[in-house]
Amino acid sequence: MSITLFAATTPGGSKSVTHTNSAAEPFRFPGGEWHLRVPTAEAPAFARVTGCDANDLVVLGLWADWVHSLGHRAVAHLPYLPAARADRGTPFGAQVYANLINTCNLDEVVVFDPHSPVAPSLINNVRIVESTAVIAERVIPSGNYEAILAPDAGAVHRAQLVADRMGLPLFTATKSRDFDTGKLTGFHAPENLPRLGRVLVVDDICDGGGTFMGLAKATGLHRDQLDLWVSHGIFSGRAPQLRESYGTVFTTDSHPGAANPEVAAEIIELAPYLSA
Ligand SMILES: O=P(O)(O)OC[C@H]1O[C@H](OP(=O)(O)OP(=O)(O)O)[C@H](O)[C@@H]1O
Repeated sequence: MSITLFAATTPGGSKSVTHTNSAAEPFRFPGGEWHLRVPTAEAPAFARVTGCDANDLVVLGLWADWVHSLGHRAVAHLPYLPAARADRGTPFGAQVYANLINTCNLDEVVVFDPHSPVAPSLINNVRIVESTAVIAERVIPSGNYEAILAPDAGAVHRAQLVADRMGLPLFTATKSRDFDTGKLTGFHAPENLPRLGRVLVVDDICDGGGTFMGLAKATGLHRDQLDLWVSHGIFSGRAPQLRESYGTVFTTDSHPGAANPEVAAEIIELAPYLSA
């Protein structure tokens, strides 16, 4: 499970509120159903779900029900919006997951850099946090980059926001993927990429890493010249091979896969960026 429940406390009677782990405890009945053992005196703060385990969404619904019974707002951070990539086709995964999330009756759902506008548009009371500030504050300053590179058309919007904020040129590559099989075909790097200096590739998700290995090869750049930012590190399958093509891989703690030790990504904590 990857759900964490937080309580609001005011240590020593101070006016500033801090967040600590809630004493509420999810458990399963012998029949398999989830339930929540709730504390008698606690002010709930928010819930955080990382990754996409559907069990967490059931616990989230139980938590929200309890929170509402106390007269509080139920706020959930779901930085990795489940099925955001399933934004077309049948079955329509983004809609099915949105239905599950909406069933929790949340007052605010905070998501980080969703794959496209489709999935968040299906979620009630959603607030989107873009990746721009995190990249600008935590990645760019130490990298001495000459340019930002978007791996495909779908990544251009988020990469453009970063390039504009940092005053760096944006380059765009292209790739093709068969949506039904997931197979990647054909990478084309822009021809006028800087041959000296360093380039930061910016995208939303790294799954098996095929996009980024194909892209690195197409650019012809050495790993000392290429770093990678992905907002969500699933890092499945051959993703550890990214080390051969990228000097540093940056990601966030939005998905448990980010901690894959063979990828050894630099993981940036999202908590400070998700709170309103
Ligand atoms: O690590 P990988 O396995 O290569 O997957 C990562 C890529 O997949 C997603 O795009 P996708 O190809 O699904 O884009 P699309 O929605 O535009 O088809 C994502 O935006 C990355 O570009």
